[in-house]
Amino acid sequence: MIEVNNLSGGYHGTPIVQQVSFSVRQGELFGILGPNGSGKTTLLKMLSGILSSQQGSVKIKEKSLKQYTAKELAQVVAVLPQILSQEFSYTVKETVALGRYAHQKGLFRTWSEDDEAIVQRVMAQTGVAKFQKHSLHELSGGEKQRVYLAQSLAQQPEILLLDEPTNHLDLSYQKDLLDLLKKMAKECGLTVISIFHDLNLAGLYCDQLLLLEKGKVNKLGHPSEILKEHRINSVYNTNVKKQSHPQIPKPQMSILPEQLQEEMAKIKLNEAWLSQSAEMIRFESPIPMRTLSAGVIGSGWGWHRTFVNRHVDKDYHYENHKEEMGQYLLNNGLDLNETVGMMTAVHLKDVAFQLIEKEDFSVFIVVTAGVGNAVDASFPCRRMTNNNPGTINTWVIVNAHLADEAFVQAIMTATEAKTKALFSKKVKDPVTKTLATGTSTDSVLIAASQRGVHFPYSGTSTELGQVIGQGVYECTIQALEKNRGERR
Ligand SMILES: Nc1ncnc2c1ncn2[C@@H]1O[C@H](COP(=O)(O)OP(=O)(O)OP(=O)(O)O)[C@@H](O)[C@H]1O
Repeated sequence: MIEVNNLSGGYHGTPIVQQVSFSVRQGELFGILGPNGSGKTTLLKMLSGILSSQQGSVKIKEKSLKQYTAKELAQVVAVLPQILSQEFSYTVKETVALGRYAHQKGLFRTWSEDDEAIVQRVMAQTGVAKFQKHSLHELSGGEKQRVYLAQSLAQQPEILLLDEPTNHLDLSYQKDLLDLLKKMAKECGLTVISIFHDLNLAGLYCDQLLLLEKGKVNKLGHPSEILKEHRINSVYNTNVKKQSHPQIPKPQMSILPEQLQEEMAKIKLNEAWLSQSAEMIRFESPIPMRTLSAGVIGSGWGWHRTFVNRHVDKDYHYENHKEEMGQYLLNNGLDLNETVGMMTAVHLKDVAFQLIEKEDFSVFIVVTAGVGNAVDASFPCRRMTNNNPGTINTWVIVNAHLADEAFVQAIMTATEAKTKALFSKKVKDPVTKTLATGTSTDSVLIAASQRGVHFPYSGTSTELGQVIGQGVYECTIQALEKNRGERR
């Protein structure tokens, strides 16, 4: 649809954009990224013919841009500019109707039924139909942005060029606008080329990205190739972290405020942060910790300050136990956004915990263990509803900075150590009579302060893994012995 070859251009003979080449297929959403002053708008101006090139070529539908008359070009390409502060006092509908200009024929440019239908349709699509009689002055920045989008769409272009289209839009209209563009690209074959400052939106919606650096192409490709931590940090001269979107396989970048980095001074794990009653064991950290857990509340990845292991009666049964647990925590003055909550029928006096302090990191392990519902994971068989409640709840709280791999390996290491403890205590699956590997309701929490020394891994060959393995093993043995009355 568009082919750009070795394009250079700028102002007053000075090249701003230099030797840029790329091609965009029909129906593609193509994003242009780059820091302020990197030449994005200059490139867009050259694509729309507002600024002539100094070198290279732009071909639109296999015809050189230079061979198009202004009217021919307007029938193919529409431009949504950045909003200007001054507008004429047109009404919304009049402004949108200007988009039909390139398609009107004859000396008197009569307004046809088709023109009216198209204008009404695009006003409805962009959510501005309700303002159609209002003067443009009366609208907010975001509303004006949508009116100009409607004007561009009224032009019924094959190619739409946009300079930061989400600039004035609130979150919901950003999504609506990009959803609409994506839909038009997919269903009507509209080709969209847009400048983005928001890397995450660009990553979510674009098929291809062009990253400009000082007027030149730094990289052209799929969003996952462009949105790499090291690349963005080097081109934008900043410090962003990349993580995956929680629901779809798309990269997301987060900025890290300088002040917060300074505030993230080291902390010292303290046993006094653990409190205990017959009803709950509670660990309260003065800072939010990054967590990965299978808690009833706060499961998966998160940042949490309070960890609760709540004692429930062995007959505890609620249809919606998450809701009941949430209500219980709220009644105890806890914030559900900051809390990981687990349950156990084990008496909480039988808890075992251990603080292990090493030179540059520390680990606090807390275990409650009941094995009435012990299970041999290698032995599949039908199990009746559990009449012998148990559960081994294991918390591993690390004062260090863990990579994602280290979180996952900490779960593996803790699980292996727990299983070894069950073997040592010869705990058996009451159904299969074979050695048990865990119970049917075990839960685990890995928490890390994300301060101080960085651990990329925590498998059993690492110092951290060895501390976790030994600590979980010893605490599980101790908790089991207490639970069986073998120890006080
Ligand atoms: N009309 C102009 N005359 C002279 N120089 C200009 C003109 N417009 C832009 N420039 C210069 O060209 C360079 C690139 O500007 P451009 O607007 O293309 O950058 P951009 O990547 O779109 O930046 P931003 O993210 O800030 O919008 C800048 O150094 C700018 O000062």
